[in-house]
Amino acid sequence: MSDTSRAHALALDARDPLAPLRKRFRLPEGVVYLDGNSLGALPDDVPGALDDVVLRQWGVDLIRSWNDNDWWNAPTRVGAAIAPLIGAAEGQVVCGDSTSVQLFNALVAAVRLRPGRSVILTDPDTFPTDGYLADSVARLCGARVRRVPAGEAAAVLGGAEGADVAVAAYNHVDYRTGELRDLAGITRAAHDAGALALWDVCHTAGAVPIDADAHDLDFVVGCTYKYLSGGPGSPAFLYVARRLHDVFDPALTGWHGHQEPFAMEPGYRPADGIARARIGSPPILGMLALESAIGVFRETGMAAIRAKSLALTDLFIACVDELGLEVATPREHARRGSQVAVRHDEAHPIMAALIERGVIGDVRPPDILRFGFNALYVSYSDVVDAAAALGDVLASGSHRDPRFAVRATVT
Ligand SMILES: Cc1ncc(COP(=O)(O)O)c(C=O)c1O
Ligand SMILES: Nc1c(O)cccc1C(=O)C[C@H](N)C(=O)O
Repeated sequence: MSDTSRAHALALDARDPLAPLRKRFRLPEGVVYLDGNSLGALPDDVPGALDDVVLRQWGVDLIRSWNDNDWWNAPTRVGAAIAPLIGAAEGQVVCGDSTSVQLFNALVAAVRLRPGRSVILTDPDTFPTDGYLADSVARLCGARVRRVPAGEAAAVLGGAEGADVAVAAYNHVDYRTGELRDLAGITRAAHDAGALALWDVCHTAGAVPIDADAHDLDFVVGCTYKYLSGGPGSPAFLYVARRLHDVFDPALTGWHGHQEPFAMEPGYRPADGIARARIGSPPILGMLALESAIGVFRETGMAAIRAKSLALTDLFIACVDELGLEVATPREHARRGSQVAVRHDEAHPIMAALIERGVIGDVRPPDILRFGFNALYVSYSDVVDAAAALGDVLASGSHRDPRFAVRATVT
């Protein structure tokens, strides 16, 4: 039996090695923020960094900033800062554009790398943008999408159909249930079948070690506005394994990925290495905000973050069990990301009532309450306070107030 008392949570906070990092984020007084799996909290370093980028670099240095403030190399420089967080050696990660754009670019490249194969293997429950893009890329490339749940992907890859799969494209974590997928097993099965593996790590980057090199992943795409706290719409990243650099033929051959961009040649000649995955002008404001946001990761490591994240989610699951609610997230550590999903028919009004009390999570259809735990700024006392608020809402029936019957938010 786990101790879910507030006294125990406070004792855990007192000996938490990551606790000092909480002050590196600006969290409003009285809020328990459990939606960092959708939009990370504001890092304390970001406003000052943005101020400098806007007022000095843009306002004073103007166009000279591309050289003098090294704006030009920001996509590869910020990519290099993200690399250790996903277990990638240098020179394989580029930052820029949205997750959707990076997914598109990588999917087309993967299909092009396996001529004669016509299947994009993906999950029926993949995050919607991934599924929509797989369908579009299939139409564009004369391929077809085969939707197979992650748990069955290795078997399909190992069977007769495997020989026709160009790429297996899966989410590392199910955005609804928080289930962590078998990244190593699916990747191995894809490679044994002669296919490539593309992982969407939006829900694990900065929360769960990914070990891209160790697992021989081919392509990895992730957003930076969740656990990396890069800010709303901050640019995504793309990892392309070094062994593919010379043959990587991206769909989006923008001029920033050219061998000599300022030669202004009429024809495209790809840059060497990961710079080939650059596209057009990068969103400098967002990228430099992200660069300052991820500075905090230099003060800890992914193993410590993962250990605390599992302890936080263990504690929350124990609290939810005591409330007699259904936990949709797997209990085994090896199958759990950094969120806990709770099933309830009244998920939406319950979350609305919680948010009114200062406990911020979100909901996903049809009946999932999601609570995300960023180990850098969520405390053990936050966990028990959130669970207590959930218990109070249910016991009092406050979520049945007609105000909460209306879907008030877009997220
Ligand atoms: C797994 C996953 N992929 C992609 C996205 C979003 O893509 P984009 O950043 O292009 O909106 C999200 C979240 O919005 C996500 O959870
Ligand atoms: N990317 C988002 C956005 O642009 C608006 C609102 C929410 C989001 C999210 O990140 C949603 C999130 N990926 C999810 O797992 O549902």
